[in-house]
Amino acid sequence: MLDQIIGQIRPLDAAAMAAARDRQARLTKPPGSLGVLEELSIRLAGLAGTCPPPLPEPVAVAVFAGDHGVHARGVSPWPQEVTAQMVANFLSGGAVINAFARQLGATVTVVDVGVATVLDPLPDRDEPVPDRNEPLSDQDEPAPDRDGRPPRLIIAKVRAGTRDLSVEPALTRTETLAAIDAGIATARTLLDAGARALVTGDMGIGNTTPAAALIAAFTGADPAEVTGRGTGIDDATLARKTELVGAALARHRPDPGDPVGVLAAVGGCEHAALTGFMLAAAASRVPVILDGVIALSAALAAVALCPDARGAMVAGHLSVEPGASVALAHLGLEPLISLGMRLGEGTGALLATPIVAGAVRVLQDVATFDSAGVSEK
Ligand SMILES: Cc1cc2ncn([C@H]3O[C@H](COP(=O)(O)O)[C@@H](O)[C@H]3O)c2cc1C
Ligand SMILES: O=C(O)c1cccnc1
Repeated sequence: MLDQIIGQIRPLDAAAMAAARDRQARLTKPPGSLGVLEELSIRLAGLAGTCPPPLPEPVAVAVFAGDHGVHARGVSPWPQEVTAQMVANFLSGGAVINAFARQLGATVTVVDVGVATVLDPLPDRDEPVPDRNEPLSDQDEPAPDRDGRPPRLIIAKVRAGTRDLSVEPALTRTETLAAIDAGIATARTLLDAGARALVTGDMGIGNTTPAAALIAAFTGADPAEVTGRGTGIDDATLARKTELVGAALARHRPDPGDPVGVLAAVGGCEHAALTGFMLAAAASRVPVILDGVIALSAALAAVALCPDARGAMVAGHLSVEPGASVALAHLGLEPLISLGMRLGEGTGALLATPIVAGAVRVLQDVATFDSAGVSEK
């Protein structure tokens, strides 16, 4: 699916962007007074190919879950089984991303692309579990989310956790392409069900280590610049993690000109799936709101595969994980919010979605000086 989706990605529409820029200048506000929202609205018009662009709603979050062989090296204080336990928590509606989804009327879809254990989809419910790969519209469980549908699980497991990237490639090329395909298929499922904004989420104990390695590989940054404390590690663990990232890069010598090879060598199933998810959003000309350091590492791969994919990307927030700012600078994206968050799951990106909608509302709703009879300076 990868080549096909890349073939569908087009540059932003220059005429729609010019119309949006012109309209921004005529709206009843001092020019430039909406700061980064103005450029964002112009880019969203270019993505949609029309001015004003459609509202980025409904919003769908996809949380890609996977485990990591490098976890055995002690890069995270949390046991690996927390990945599967958090998947169960997402499905029961009890995680932070569920709380935010309830607040914002978004749907949550969890995709098992690489969890180490076999998942029990709904451990707390008695009724038989329906086929959870059905389209969203065919759900029949009680709806725990405010306006949306209940969380749902897609099983697209590529392998039960990656190999230890510090000693061997995390994934084969075939596995990497399968994970990318799972991300593309997830995006298509959500778009077919009506989503008009996609939010990237991740869950995978240890996944900030491959994220750091990917960011170093794609940006050329030093491992010490991009390796961070993840869920909260002490100085000794951070030193070991940084050394492992450096050792992995020295061993595999990933070539940024071969993004699939980079994802295979030092990435993870959820990172590769997120890359596919972003490319599919770009191909469908729907904005994809990027979360923290895991999403940004995947975004670097997506842009390396297809530079025009950047046009669909909106940086939701600035994670405190150091690799996030390095990746954002490389991508040339400005984060919409900065709240000191470092959770993942899609939480920072989801919180930014009303801002993206606000940027579109300005082009849709605000009167011009002419139409409102307001004097210009
Ligand atoms: C309870 C819990 C919930 C989470 N939700 C997201 N993450 C985040 O933390 C993990 C990455 O950090 P590291 O590389 O340090 O392990 C990922 O699972 C990420 O999604 C969580 C982590 C935990 C422990
Ligand atoms: O930046 C993130 O999304 C992040 C940071 C730490 C742990 N998990 C995720």
